[in-house]
Amino acid sequence: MLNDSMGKERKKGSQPHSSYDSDDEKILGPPELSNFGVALLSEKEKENHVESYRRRDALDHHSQKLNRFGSSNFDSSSGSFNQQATGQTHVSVHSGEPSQSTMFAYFRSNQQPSITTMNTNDIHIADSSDLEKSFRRIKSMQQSMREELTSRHAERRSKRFLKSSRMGVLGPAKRSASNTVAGYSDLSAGNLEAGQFDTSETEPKPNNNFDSFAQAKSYRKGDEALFDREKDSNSILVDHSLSELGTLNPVQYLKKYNLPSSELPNISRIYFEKQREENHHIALQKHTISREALNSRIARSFSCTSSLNNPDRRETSAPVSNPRRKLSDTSVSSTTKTAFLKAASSPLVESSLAKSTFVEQEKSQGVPFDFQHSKPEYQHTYANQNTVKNSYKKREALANIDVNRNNQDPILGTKRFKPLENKSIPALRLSASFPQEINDDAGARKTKRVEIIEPRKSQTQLRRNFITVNDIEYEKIELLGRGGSSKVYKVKGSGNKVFALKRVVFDEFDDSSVDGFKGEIELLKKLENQKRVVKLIDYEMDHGVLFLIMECGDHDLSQILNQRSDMPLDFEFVRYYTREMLKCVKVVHESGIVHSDLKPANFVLVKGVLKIIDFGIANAVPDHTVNIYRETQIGTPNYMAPEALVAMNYTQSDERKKQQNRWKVGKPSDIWSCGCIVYQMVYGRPPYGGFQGQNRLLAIMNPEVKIVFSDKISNGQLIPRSALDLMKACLSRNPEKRWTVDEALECSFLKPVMVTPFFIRDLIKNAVKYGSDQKEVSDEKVNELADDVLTRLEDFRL
Ligand SMILES: Nc1ncnc2c1ncn2[C@@H]1O[C@H](COP(=O)(O)OP(=O)(O)OP(=O)(O)O)[C@@H](O)[C@H]1O
Repeated sequence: MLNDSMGKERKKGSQPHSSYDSDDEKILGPPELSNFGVALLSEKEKENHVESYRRRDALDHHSQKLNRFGSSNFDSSSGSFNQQATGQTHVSVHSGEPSQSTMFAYFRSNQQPSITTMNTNDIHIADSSDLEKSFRRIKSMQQSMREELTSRHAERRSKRFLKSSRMGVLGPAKRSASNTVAGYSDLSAGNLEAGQFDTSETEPKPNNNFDSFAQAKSYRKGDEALFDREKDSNSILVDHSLSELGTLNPVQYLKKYNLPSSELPNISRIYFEKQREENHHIALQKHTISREALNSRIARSFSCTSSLNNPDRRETSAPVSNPRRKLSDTSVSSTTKTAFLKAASSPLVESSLAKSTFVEQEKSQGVPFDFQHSKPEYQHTYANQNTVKNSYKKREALANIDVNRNNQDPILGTKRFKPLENKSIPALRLSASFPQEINDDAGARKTKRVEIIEPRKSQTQLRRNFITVNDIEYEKIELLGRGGSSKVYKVKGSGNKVFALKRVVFDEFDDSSVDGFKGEIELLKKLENQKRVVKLIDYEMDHGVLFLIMECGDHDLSQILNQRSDMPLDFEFVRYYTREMLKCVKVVHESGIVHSDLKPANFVLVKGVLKIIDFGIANAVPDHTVNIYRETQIGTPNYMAPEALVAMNYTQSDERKKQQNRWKVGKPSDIWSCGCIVYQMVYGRPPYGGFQGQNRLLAIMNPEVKIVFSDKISNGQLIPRSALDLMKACLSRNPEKRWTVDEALECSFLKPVMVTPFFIRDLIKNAVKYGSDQKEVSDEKVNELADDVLTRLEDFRL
């Protein structure tokens, strides 16, 4: 009954010891002495219970069976038994069976009740001198055991790195080293309190010891014979190989073999040594198995390495909530164990093993000092934190594993790892060939290679990139620009020389267009030796498409102006490009050609030299004429001169009616266009750029709409008078009053005079001296002197 009640009590307790018992607790805990055995180790008990043992001895003689209950009241403080249940005293009696006593005792120190069940048949009481001796030896043994337990428990905790999931089920460790020692001390003091042997506290297996009694019946014959022999000879030799001592505690052993109690210390010492060895062995086994379990997880993780790189999935890979496999010796099948051992010896997981060992060590070092003494819930929290921390470290170890190692792993070798990059395996090749199996250098296994196959270009696609002009092939590089009816490409010709290829598509049956492009070609050919005109290399007309191969420029002036649009105005820049532009126009005009469509986009920089392109609407001007008349109005309105926009009406005869809509263009028209470009460089937009659409054309044609020449720009920067003069002279409405290209090039803005302070001082001194000698200086004389000075300035080359 009592056993049953205790069993129920245990079931009610929070610590299920049987099936869910922690391996840690079972394997690494203190030796499994019965409560009574523990009590025997008590120093205090030695003092307090000598007499009681004697009495119990007497009682034990009457005990015949294990499960018979005896009733006796035992006063632990006085060492006496009361046969009556007093209730008020320190002892209470439960049942009347003499063979087994349940003692309710009170610690003298704290008066907490403790309950234990003992079988009085287990006790053999020797005489007092023997007991005195025994207890002294036990005392010394107890001291050494405390020290040993302390160190062992510290070691045990340091190695318990995989306990987190188990803790979720079992809660924190039940016995810390200090508690264990203290528990033994308390128990050994004979303070067998009610509740102290509750299964949730201290020693977990009082009943197991009773089970041991049952098991003791199966002791080996040889051991029995040995002890019989020794008993007979009254010379008890303790055999260190006592096999039953593991299942029987020392007292049980004494009882079973009717040994004198004086042998209790010897047997206890052997018992503890045996326990220690066993525990050590089991702990080693457990550690190995834990590592193997980790290795198996590593092996599994290879199949889902992608999850390692996903921080969100990191935690899911640790099966914290899953019931853990019991890592006892029997829980791992021999097959699995062999597999684990093989995996552990695999070079593939070597590095991770080393890392995991390091993690263990690190963790043990990282456990705060108070961990072992802290409250269970804190231990639990700490363990969980460490689990997370360790899971990261393990993944780090996994991440560092070289999955491309060429070793054929006995366990993992069957898994296919996609090779990323391997010294022994050539890197991925870009190839147009079909995928094929390639033997790696080691020749150990064939690996399917992933090959990137470039899509084959069709002949048409390939041909599109090449243009043949007069049997010379040019490869397109990039599009440079577009015109009204053309596209201009940067192309690569023979010898990798770069050219500009202008491709013009026109209506074959539009004679005027054909004639127009023929005219452009002729003009370009005429100007082919001019440095300021883009050079025509070759040309071909083929099926209504005209190809012009020209020297290639880098940027046109339009792109350059756009690039500088948000930069401060720099008159040196304006001066330089105005001069460059006029030099191009000078070449064209000197060749008797009117361009008619000058605009920034028609000037390109070829290796730093500005050149003029596109003579599409240019016309050769007979030497004796100033203007030519066009029948079509082509040009860019922003830069077109007013006279080019005003139609000349001939109404004199029908013959001349055909010539009604004709526009007068000449060299001054190109100067107007140049004036517009300079105006744009200074003010940011052409003179009539503020007008939109048709209004712009009307404004240009309307003499009442005057061009505004502000002497400063929007940011207040003053515009040099010489620049203003140039612009005004080029943008005169009257073509006859406009400067020629030569006059423009000779203007003060484009030919500034540079002087030094020294020169000015000298000039003034000379002028005063000259004036003091002369009674009167005429204007002619002043001009003559000025010209002389300017001439000398050029000689000075300031
Ligand atoms: N030889 C060249 N080097 C560099 N770029 C060029 C060359 N020829 C033309 N370009 C670029 O191509 C663009 C268009 O040139 P193109 O002279 O054909 O224009 P367009 O005068 O508008 O054409 P179209 O007169 O046929 O209407 C130019 O603005 C220029 O940027």
